[in-house]
Amino acid sequence: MALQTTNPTTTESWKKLQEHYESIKGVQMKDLFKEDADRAEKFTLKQGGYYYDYSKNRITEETIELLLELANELGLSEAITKYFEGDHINKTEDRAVLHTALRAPEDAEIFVDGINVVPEVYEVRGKIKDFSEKVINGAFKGYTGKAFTDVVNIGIGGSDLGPAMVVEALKYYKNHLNVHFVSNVDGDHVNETIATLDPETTLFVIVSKTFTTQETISNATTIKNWFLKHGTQADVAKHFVAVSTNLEKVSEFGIASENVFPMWDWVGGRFSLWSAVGLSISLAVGYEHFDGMLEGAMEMDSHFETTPFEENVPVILGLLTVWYNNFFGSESEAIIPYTQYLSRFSAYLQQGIMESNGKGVDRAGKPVDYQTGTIIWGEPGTNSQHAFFQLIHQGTKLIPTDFIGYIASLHGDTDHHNKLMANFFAQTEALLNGKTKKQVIAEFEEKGVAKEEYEALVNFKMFTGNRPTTTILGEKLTPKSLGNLIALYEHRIFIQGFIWNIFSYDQWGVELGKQLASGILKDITSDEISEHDNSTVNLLKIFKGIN
Ligand SMILES: O=P(O)(O)OC[C@H]1O[C@](O)(CO)[C@@H](O)[C@@H]1O
Repeated sequence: MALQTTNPTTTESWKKLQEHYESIKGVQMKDLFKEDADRAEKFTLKQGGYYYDYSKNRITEETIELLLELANELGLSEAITKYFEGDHINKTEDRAVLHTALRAPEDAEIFVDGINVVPEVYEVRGKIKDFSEKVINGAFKGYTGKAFTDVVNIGIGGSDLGPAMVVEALKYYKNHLNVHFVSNVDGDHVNETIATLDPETTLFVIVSKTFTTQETISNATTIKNWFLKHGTQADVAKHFVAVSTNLEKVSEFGIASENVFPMWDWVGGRFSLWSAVGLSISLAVGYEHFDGMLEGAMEMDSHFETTPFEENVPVILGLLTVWYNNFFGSESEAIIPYTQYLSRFSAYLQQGIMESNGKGVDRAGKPVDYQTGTIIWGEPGTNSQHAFFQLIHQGTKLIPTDFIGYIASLHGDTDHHNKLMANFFAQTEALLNGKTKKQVIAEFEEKGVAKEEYEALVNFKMFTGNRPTTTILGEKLTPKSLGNLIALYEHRIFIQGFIWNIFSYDQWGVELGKQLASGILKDITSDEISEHDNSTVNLLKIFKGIN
């Protein structure tokens, strides 16, 4: 099958969407609600224990029809098949993209270059299970015979953000092991972390797909040297394990082959928490919960693969991003979880979404002349309300926002949960309806404020409303529902990259900085400063104390 390289803006459906946008851009969502008593029902999907209410978006049924027409015109169905079947859709690295294989059922058959990868996946899953159980129940001990109390995940990017986000998200389900994360090459990070740890009872998990990442190898080396001040070289085998595709480099580092958890080049770093990269998740909450998360993701995979597009959650939500990004000119999207457990969720998705779709060259290798990847940001509600919601409500930018909340709280504190969720619902209502001049004046008058006193304030207190939100309301935050939610965003990334005609699964944009840093490190550590622009040379001189 030939590679689909159509510029989406040249399609018939794009032209129709452009015309439709012109006719709808001034429409008020609150009027659409008045006109259609069933609007909420019409635009709510239910999947995997979540309600997805996208009715508070600037859309009509025609918008969805046209967006689906665009997806069909570009051949979305075939693209989904290729994605799930292990085609090398990561063309620039010539790799399959199969994070879905990591959570596929045991009897599934998924071929990469003629080899069914599912048995290998289950073999590694078995190893993760076995190892986690032994560490948790104390059968696997440190070099002085003590059971482990702490685990340090050493990794960065996809080898850190996913596990760190999930360990925090599933804190409610955690066991006695305290899991720490060291990522930054800044020595303060690693030194602050080890300062609190006992080498006799700490297990180190070095996670690096390539095992060449400067940050990870530096942190792992610092930690190993610190460890060797206490234990011996032979004790390293009891305290260090690695997750990587690069078995040679792992062995050079001194890690025994039985302590290596393999992964595969068909798993992208930012999609890898389902692989052995998730070992620290399994250690923190136990393999059963890790497995529960995979099950939730598998449920979303099957929904995405088999559900007609008009009821397909990743398809609909992915297309909504295209609608705002390319027709309304929205540059960013906020993701606001109303649960403290998901406090790292937006940071995690920043890598997932921005590293995937922050591309300016299309699948034919030509610069694009339309907008692609959105800027992702967010913090948990209600903290975000007291920080940046001012801009979302009254600023000049249109920021489509996902609100994620749960019906049941984990701690069962109804008082707190009711207050939290009252804010959750209130915000989307406020963003929808805003507050008119009439309403502002009526409020002043109700309070008996004289006209000459309030007149100058009216404009400041008005809210335009008509600001789009999508409400994702789940039953309860569990390993399974978390897995389902993460997989939803993964598939949204696919949808968007597909429509924008870009390759979502490479990340060449991170290379240049890495390359220059290695040259600059030589400038810093030697007497010479090589050729750079004048600003960089000046700054290096200041840093090195050269006048
Ligand atoms: O797991 P590795 O190979 O250390 O890479 C870490 C991260 O570095 C990147 O390659 C680029 O920042 C990410 O895509 C990846 O998740």
